[in-house]
Amino acid sequence: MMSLRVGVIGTGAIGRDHIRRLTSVVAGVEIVAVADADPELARRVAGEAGARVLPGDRLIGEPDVDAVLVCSWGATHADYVLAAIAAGKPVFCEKPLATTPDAALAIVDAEARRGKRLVQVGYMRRYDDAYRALKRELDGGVIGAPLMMHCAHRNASVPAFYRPDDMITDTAVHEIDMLRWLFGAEIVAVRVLRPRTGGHTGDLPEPMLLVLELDGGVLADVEISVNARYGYDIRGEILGESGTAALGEPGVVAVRSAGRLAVPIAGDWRERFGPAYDAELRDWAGTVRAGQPPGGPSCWDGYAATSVSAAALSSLRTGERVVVSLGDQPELYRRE
Ligand SMILES: NC(=O)c1ccc[n+]([C@@H]2O[C@H](COP(=O)([O-])OP(=O)(O)OC[C@H]3O[C@@H](n4cnc5c(N)ncnc54)[C@H](O)[C@@H]3O)[C@@H](O)[C@H]2O)c1
Ligand SMILES: O[C@H]1[C@H](O)[C@@H](O)[C@H](O)[C@@H](O)[C@H]1O
Repeated sequence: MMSLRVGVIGTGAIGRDHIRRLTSVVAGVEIVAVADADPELARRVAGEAGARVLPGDRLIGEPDVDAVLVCSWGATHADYVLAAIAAGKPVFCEKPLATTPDAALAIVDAEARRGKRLVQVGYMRRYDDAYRALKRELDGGVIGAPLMMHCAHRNASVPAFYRPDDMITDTAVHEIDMLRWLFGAEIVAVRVLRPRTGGHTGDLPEPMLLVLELDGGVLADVEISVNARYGYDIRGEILGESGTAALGEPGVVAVRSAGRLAVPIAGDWRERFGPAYDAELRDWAGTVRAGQPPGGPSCWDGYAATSVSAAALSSLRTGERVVVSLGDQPELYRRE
């Protein structure tokens, strides 16, 4: 079978990591073109990948680009994804799908009008072994019907350009997607709370606590801290009617020695979720090469996550509980 020829838009941290993954981990993919707002960076990455540099909008229309990866900044995703749908090309879009519900809904409408799923969104936790094991435990029923989930999402640090809203649109958005997937239910309301300010975190409103209400009555709380310093720490524990199930860490060994229990902590998202990114892109490339619809998060999932983010942003400003309403789900996305 011929290799899948991919064009990559955005050659920053995750763009370069995905290019490495698509060329050295996933079989049958070739990077033929790259684009970045920073031309010097694009040239360097293109040189390393043996690809050519093009402006992002042109790259999508090139006849030898079979599929597109969008890894630029969040606010720029929607236009590229719409252009890919208009060109009839499969597109993997890093999270978030869009930064406003209207922009995300325009993508849902465009794809639904085309009548064919072309978009997969990069919510990679659905491919993580530890989250999958947690979901199996929950679905297996041993802990009984779920009541609550406690989550924490702690980054060791974030880049200098990171803004207060990013704590929701760029960080908490992972838990928002994960909760919908884990419990198979929409999030219907959200409230954002903040403790006293510790004075240790600069301009960012951290830590932050999101309280999310799921359709069916499960409650989830999510702590977001983005300068935890000690490491990249992702936690989750479900309380059910007859027990609890806690998220583990894939590949982690606990060492007991000299009177101490030592467990390594990941440094960043690359380390914690490396195998999950590998699995999501292997799955995506496999479905695209086979001419099948993508099996991962759809643009309806991307729209739902962006809508909950928008409600959380509004709650961050007012302190009020904000209701989320998604409207009707097009036939194309209905769960079986
Ligand atoms: N799934 C994950 O866990 C994960 C991890 C990291 C990043 N991300 C997502 O990937 C995206 C990129 O994040 P990053 O950490 O690589 O950021 P980054 O700043 O390292 O890279 C982004 C790149 O996009 C380029 N860019 C900006 N606007 C552009 C445009 N209009 N056209 C082309 N290029 C443009 C920038 O010049 C930069 O090189 C974000 O949406 C982020 O949320 C997801
Ligand atoms: O873009 C990154 C990435 O999505 C990570 O998975 C998340 O932990 C960070 O908070 C976010 O800034």
